[in-house]
Order: sequence, then C-alpha cells, then structure tokens
Amino acid sequence: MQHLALIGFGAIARTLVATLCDQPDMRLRKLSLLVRSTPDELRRAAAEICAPRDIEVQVFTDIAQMLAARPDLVVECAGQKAVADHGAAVLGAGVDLVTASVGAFADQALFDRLKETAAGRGARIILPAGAIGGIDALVAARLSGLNELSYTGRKPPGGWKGTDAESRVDLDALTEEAVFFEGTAREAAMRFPKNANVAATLALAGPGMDETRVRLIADPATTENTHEYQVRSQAVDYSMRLVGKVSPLNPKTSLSTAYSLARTVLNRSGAIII
Ligand SMILES: NC(=O)C1=CN([C@@H]2O[C@H](COP(=O)(O)OP(=O)(O)OC[C@H]3O[C@@H](n4cnc5c(N)ncnc54)[C@H](O)[C@@H]3O)[C@@H](O)[C@H]2O)C=CC1
Ligand SMILES: O=C([O-])CC(=O)C(=O)O
Repeated sequence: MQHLALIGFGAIARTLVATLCDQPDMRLRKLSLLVRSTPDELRRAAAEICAPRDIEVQVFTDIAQMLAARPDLVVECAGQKAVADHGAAVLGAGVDLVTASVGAFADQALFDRLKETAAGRGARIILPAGAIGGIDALVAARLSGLNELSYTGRKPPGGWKGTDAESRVDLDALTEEAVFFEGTAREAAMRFPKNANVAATLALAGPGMDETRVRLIADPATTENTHEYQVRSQAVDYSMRLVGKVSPLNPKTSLSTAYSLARTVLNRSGAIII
C-alpha cells in the first residue's frame, strides 16, 4: 500500500503511523491526514515521523480534497462523529474505510446507510479488533450458535474523566472500584463514545448491540485498562482478559489499539494475512 489516509491525528494515529513507517511490507510513499484545525502543527508532527523515511505528508481540512488525492485506504481514528460525518464520502468514493470508532454503529440508521453505500460502490467497512482481542474466535462461536456474551471494561478513574461516568460517581473520591454502568452494548457505545467502542465491536462480532451485556468500572486500584469477556456457544466456551497499557498520549485509550489498527492495515499490504 503506497498511499494511506487517516482521519484524525491524535494518540492512535501517531502510534499507528510510527509503527507502519518501519514495516517492510508497507512500502508507504504518501500519508494524507484529515484534521479539523491547526494543520501546521500537525503537519510538523507528521513530518517528524515520516520525513526520515521519505514519506510525503499532505494535510487536509476538507474530506473531498483528501479523497481527490486518491488514497488506497482511509483509517478513521478521530471519534464516532467523524464516522458519521465522513463515512459516506469515503465509501461513496469507492475507498475502503477502517473505523476505530466502531461504537458509531450503535446508530442503526448510520450503520445501514454506510453498509448500503459500501455495497453500492464495491467498498468495504473494516472493523478492527482495537483494544479487544479474540474477534476471530467470537465470530466462529457466533456462527456455531451463541448462548451468551458479556463484557466488563475496567479503567483507572482518570480514564473516565470528561465522560458520563462523572454524573454517576465522584471519580476523584473513589477509594474502591465502582460499577457505574450496566446495560447493553448499544447504550454503552452511545453514552461512552471514547471508552466503549470495544463493546460495540464485540456486539457486532457476536450477538448484536442489544443482546450484549456490558459493565463499566472505575477502579482506583489499577493503572491499566482491562477488558474481559465470556463467551458460551455451541462450538466453544471461552473467556478472555486483556490488560492494556494506557496510551501515553491519551489516558482513555489502550496502547494496543494503534497496534491492532497497524495489523489491519498490514493485512491489506503484504502477501500473508494473519
Ligand atoms: N476500537 C477501539 O478499541 C478503540 C477506539 N477508540 C476510538 O478512537 C478514537 C480516537 O482515539 P485517540 O486517538 O485516542 O483520540 P485522540 O483524542 O488522542 O485523537 C483524536 C484526534 O482526532 C481529531 N478529530 C476529531 N474529530 C475529527 C474530525 N471530524 N476530523 C479530523 N480530525 C478529527 C481530534 O482533534 C484529535 O486530534 C476515540 O475517540 C474512539 O472513538 C479509542 C480507543 C479504543
Ligand atoms: O482503548 C480502550 O481501552 C477501549 C476504548 O477506549 C474504547 O473501546 O473506546
């Protein structure tokens, strides 16, 4: 893949670009970035990563202009609203779209609309595992007949700052863990758009947004983002627990998310898909 385009250039995007630059299978020649503001600062930050590898960087504030540069693939790492704002333009241009903000698809009308646009233009919406894992096993389990899927997300109180968790619990005063949300994946993804995308990913791989049970916890005893889920199905029962290091660039985001996106991009670049 020679020309990669990203929507957003924050914590995930920066780690993603730094990782992909050094992958021999990538042969990346050009990076396009769609940003909202201060393109000069972001251009400098991107050039710092890309210039030593002879990768050309172009920064856009307009999606149509970015798509006119004909990227091979667009990766959204900006937030759920960016999927709603730009998804149709990308897919309508016949370009595949990887969405980090999978929780955007808790909006059923948006999901249906983007699926239809993708199908009409022969483009694909690619949902990465992100901070969660085991999506291969979960889809296989679903195809065999799924009996149960439940997910628990646990983060330090700082990871829930600026979210609806603050209306339910005093994050600064916590001395022990607080379960501040129990509900469906659809509700979780909509109420916690920067923290519960993994719940939506599990739901879409598994039994669906309204059938996936979610618990969210603020825990002052941890410094990590822990994602746990249990599956019972006709073919396989399993449980998974991922203890994610927090991104040094964003306390809400697990560092592994960027590397999962890198895997997704690499799987579209080399001869082997794994
Ligand atoms: N699937 C998963 O496992 C995970 C998904 N996420 C999703 O990824 C998103 C990004 O995460 P981070 O990089 O940590 O966030 P961040 O806040 O560090 O970076 C996001 C960047 O996107 C920019 N942005 C926002 N809307 C934009 C738009 N319409 N056009 C262009 N740029 C825009 C922001 O200015 C910011 O620089 C989160 O909001 C969340 O939706 C985050 C963590 C895990
Ligand atoms: O990065 C994480 O730990 C998970 C996350 O924020 C999300 O699912 O939106």
